Amino acid sequence: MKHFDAIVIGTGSAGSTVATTLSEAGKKVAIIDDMPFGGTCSQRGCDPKKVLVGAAEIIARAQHMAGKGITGRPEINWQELMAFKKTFTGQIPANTEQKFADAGIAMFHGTATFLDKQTIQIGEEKLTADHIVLATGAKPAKLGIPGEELLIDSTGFLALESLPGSMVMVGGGYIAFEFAHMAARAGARVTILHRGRRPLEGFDADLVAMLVKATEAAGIRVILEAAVAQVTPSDEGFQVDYRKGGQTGSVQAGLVVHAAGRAPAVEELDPERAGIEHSKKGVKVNDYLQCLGNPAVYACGDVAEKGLPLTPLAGYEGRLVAKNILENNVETFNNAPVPSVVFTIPPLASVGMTEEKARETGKDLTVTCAETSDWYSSKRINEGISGYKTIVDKETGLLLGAHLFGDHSDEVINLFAMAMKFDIPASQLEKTIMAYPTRSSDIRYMF
Ligand SMILES: Cc1cc2nc3c(=O)[nH]c(=O)nc-3n(C[C@H](O)[C@H](O)[C@H](O)COP(=O)(O)OP(=O)(O)OC[C@H]3O[C@@H](n4cnc5c(N)ncnc54)[C@H](O)[C@@H]3O)c2cc1C
Ligand SMILES: NC(=O)c1ccc[n+]([C@@H]2O[C@H](COP(=O)([O-])OP(=O)(O)OC[C@H]3O[C@@H](n4cnc5c(N)ncnc54)[C@H](O)[C@@H]3O)[C@@H](O)[C@H]2O)c1
Repeated sequence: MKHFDAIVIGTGSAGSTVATTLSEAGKKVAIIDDMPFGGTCSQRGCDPKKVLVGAAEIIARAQHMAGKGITGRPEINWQELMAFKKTFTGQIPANTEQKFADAGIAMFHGTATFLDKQTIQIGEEKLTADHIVLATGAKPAKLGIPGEELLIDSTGFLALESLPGSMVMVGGGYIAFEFAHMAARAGARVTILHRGRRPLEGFDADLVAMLVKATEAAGIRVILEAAVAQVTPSDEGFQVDYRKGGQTGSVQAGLVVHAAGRAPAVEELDPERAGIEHSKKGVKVNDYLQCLGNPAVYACGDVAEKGLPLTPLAGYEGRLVAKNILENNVETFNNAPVPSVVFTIPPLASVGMTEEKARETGKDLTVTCAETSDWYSSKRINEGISGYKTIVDKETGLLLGAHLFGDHSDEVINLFAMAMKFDIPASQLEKTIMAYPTRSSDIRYMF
């Protein structure tokens, strides 16, 4: 039995951060993963996805500018694009392992399970540690519908050798909208089936309505209040049956994609053996990110119940866990607003509260919301639909939320995030001289 100061389970943004920080501080560290080292974001999530989005943006831009100085129709060559994508993802496992080797971190490949509060088993090997860190991320949630095995998940989609002519996205969240936008620009007929009344429930309703309009304008069908009930093989590939308001409907498609949510990767760990409490939302932790039921164990990233399941949060939580292990619980989780982007074309970006949530606070608000397709920034590229909403606390003048839809929203939102983090009042943001003509220079008209 080998003993370590810390065992980290998971090599993604959260786990890598903890392991390297502890190792740099002189701790004896082991790290475990049952997939190629490097985690979701860099290999199967954000980064490869945005390479594909980059190509789709060119198609959309050319379509918008057709007859306005752009002739000809660029097309996506899927095989070439996937080969380009692999130039980013292919080296990740080797580079990650090299980084761990250089840091003197012991590496183990396989599925980790708890044997007791401080013992982990991977295959035949048993490891013990003073601290164990759960950074196991999330996996596609079980749908519990007949034909579930016929769907591909986001990992499968990002590895497709060729793109079928038609596809259905089951679910209406980040993955559904991002993949639908890129597949449509690559020439596929796409249908989004979402069971809720509105998609992307965490985003502001008015801005989501703009995104849905732009999505439909890109030729994507969005069917709401449609709960997918079963998937069966058919002549065209698959038949997807759904229930909508007491009625049933069906869509034929060459591919069906699971875009119906991800669940924290907890079960395989056998957490009960270590006394670790968890819920559907993940491993329960206190403000130091220490597991409830077992203080020797910490959790960070998508697997932990705290914080949004996003990469910047995984890195932040990893840094926090490392610090709390090294310095014996000195810093608590900061629930400050985190910007989030749906990488559609154009992107939808948000930081802070939605108008709905802000109204619940009972504060006196100034809410400014408009479509901006007639603003120069949108007209210049013939962007059909764009808009914004800002929510300011009347008493303090501070921003409670900002929501943007349009070209470059994914970058401009970070200025709002900075203003919120450093309590810069809206009036100051408005007065800041920004380079012109840029989307950021539009901020002054958003209050
Ligand atoms: C398609 C897609 C696109 C995304 N796009 C974005 C984006 O644009 N921006 C953004 O901020 N976020 C995005 N995300 C979310 C982001 O990828 C995650 O929030 C982030 O990767 C979580 O990091 P993590 O370290 O918690 O877990 P992960 O990176 O998932 O790492 C966990 C690792 O633990 C391993 N593991 C699990 N259980 C065990 C076990 N029992 N034993 C051993 N190993 C185990 C897993 O195999 C995995 O390799 C996206 C996610 C997906 C799926
Ligand atoms: N740009 C980004 O930051 C980004 C991109 C992709 C993924 N992610 C992360 O990955 C997570 C998972 O993404 P996601 O898009 O799969 O999930 P999601 O939770 O954003 O959305 C899934 C939606 O599918 C619906 N749904 C579930 N079952 C259904 C059914 N049978 N029929 C119809 N609809 C159904 C749910 O009501 C839910 O609203 C996100 O929460 C996010 O944290 C982030």
